[in-house]
Amino acid sequence: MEQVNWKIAKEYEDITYKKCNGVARIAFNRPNVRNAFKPKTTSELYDAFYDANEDVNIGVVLLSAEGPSTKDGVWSFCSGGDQKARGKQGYVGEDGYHRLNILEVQRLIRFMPKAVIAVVPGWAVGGGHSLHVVCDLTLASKEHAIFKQTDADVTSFDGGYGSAYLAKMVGQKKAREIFFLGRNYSAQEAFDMGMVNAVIPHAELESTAFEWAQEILAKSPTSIKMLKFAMNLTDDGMVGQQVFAGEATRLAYMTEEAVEGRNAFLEKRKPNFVKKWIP
Ligand SMILES: CC(C)(COP(=O)(O)OP(=O)(O)OC[C@H]1O[C@@H](n2cnc3c(N)ncnc32)[C@H](O)[C@@H]1OP(=O)(O)O)[C@@H](O)C(=O)NCCC(=O)NCCSC(=O)CCC(=O)c1ccccc1C(=O)O
Repeated sequence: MEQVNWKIAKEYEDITYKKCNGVARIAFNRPNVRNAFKPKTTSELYDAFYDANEDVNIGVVLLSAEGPSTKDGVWSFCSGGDQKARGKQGYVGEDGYHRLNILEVQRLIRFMPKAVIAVVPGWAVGGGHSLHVVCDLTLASKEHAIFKQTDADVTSFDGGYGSAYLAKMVGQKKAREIFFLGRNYSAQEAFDMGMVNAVIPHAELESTAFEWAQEILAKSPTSIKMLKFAMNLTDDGMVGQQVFAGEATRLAYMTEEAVEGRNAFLEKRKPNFVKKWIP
């Protein structure tokens, strides 16, 4: 098993952010409130994900959590929006504004051209459950992971990836059960219904996630990116098409044809394309 020599990438208050060997690890760090997120937490998450996205040396991001709780020893991934920070129009930040900015984090995870793996050591609840759903892969602790959707207990509803995309994953009947009944599901049950990729002994969860990341890193970055965007496309409508097509445009820019097009414009002449209409 490879020794993981994490280096702190940036210091935050509500999360930790480390990097090692092509992998970024972003982890919730509010274990005593089951890693509930406040607007500050989501701003920090966004900042870290943005950095990981921009860093050309990073190919895989692990979204994990610190723990366990120092109060009762319970592990958690994330219990969603911090209900103590909840105001009338959203979650109240330190600046007094009411925000719902976890959705911006969801979009960054969804549209970034790198694989994002949810590493679930304990409770994945409410908006925390939605976060694991939007990640590309989910690895869960055999002993401690519990999946639960409490949105309908607290008058919230993630009507995007958290529910509709979940239904594509586990089927309509099961997704409705998860949301309408809000029951607890073990890692094994979540695996059996198709929303978890692997159930891992707790002590090996982080090292296994790192190993999965290394396997992905051995693949072609362009293939991983285009496959992620292709699989997103059908569920993401015109935005999915835009994201996929943007990367197709980048690949086209790399052709001789594109170089000739640009040069002809700059040299104020007609382009001399090599006319190969490859079937
Ligand atoms: C997670 C539990 C099931 C764990 O239960 P248990 O192990 O018995 O622990 P507790 O004793 O309940 O909790 C320990 C401790 O943590 C505090 N805590 C836990 N969760 C939260 C939380 N979400 N907010 C605030 N505090 C929390 C709890 O109060 C205890 O504190 P003590 O001081 O020690 O008493 C259980 O804890 C539980 O059910 N938690 C609540 C889960 C929940 O309802 N989450 C919110 C769901 S709604 C949501 O996440 C919406 C946010 C969102 O994503 C969204 C959706 C749509 C549009 C926009 C947005 C957006 O951007 O926000």
